[in-house]
Amino acid sequence: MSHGWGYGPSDGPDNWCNGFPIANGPRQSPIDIIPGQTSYDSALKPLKLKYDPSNSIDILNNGHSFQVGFVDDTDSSTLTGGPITGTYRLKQFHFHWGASDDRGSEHTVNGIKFPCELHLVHWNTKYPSFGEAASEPDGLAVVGVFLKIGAANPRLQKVLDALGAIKSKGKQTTFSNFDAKTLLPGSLDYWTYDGSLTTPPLLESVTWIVLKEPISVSPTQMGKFRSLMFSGDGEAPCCMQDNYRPPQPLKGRKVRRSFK
Ligand SMILES: COc1ccc(C[C@H]2SC(=S)NC2=O)c(OC)c1
Ligand SMILES: [Zn+2]
Repeated sequence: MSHGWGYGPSDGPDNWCNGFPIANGPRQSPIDIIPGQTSYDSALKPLKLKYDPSNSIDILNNGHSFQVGFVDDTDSSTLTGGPITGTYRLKQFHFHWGASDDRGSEHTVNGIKFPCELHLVHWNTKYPSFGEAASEPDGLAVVGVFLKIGAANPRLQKVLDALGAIKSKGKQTTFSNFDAKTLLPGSLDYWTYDGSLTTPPLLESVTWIVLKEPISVSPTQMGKFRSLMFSGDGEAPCCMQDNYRPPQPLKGRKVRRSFK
């Protein structure tokens, strides 16, 4: 059985460097965002997110998180503007969360952890496919959205209601007509920096765009995330929680912001 990676004491983030030496590379993610040390860049454009709900296809428990997949064979669900040039297509979104509400996000702000973080993954259409883009320094753009404990989020609930069908690793079901824009906060103000995938293969191919404004999630809704399993049917049951990589060294990188 090949030694996979996970989030446990023996296969977790501190051990990923054994199989993936880039784990100690110069542009690893996530990072701790210190707003007082970011630079306002007036040249940064507003984010333009155009998502077609008819592009959503399925929802999958991949054993590390769950992801909602999108058809990406046309420019109907795209990210343009912001810090990027050209057109990036939405491929999937997924989340990271904690075993309790005091942790779970990958990025932190002034060292503060949020209970959950949403990642909307896009790939640069200057490359022929997501797979090829994923290994290019400008291949991917991920929009990160923090979730903060508050009122129940009815738009998020539509996603959570589908989790019952994908409880264990490898389970997948259809998930059509979902508008990913409904998961975005009112403001698209953002921080941006050059980083990486936050799980193996940890490729340094991500332009990170982390939104300043969180969306809300209730404690009960957080419980729904934690009802998923890392494990597959017939394996020792293991609750899917604390599936986050902690902040990595900035190594001289600059974090820019789109707002004054
Ligand atoms: C090309 O191979 C991969 C592998 C894993 C992920 C998901 C990781 S990367 C991230 S950001 N958050 C996550 O959990 C990918 O997403 C783009 C791409
Ligand atoms: Zn992620």
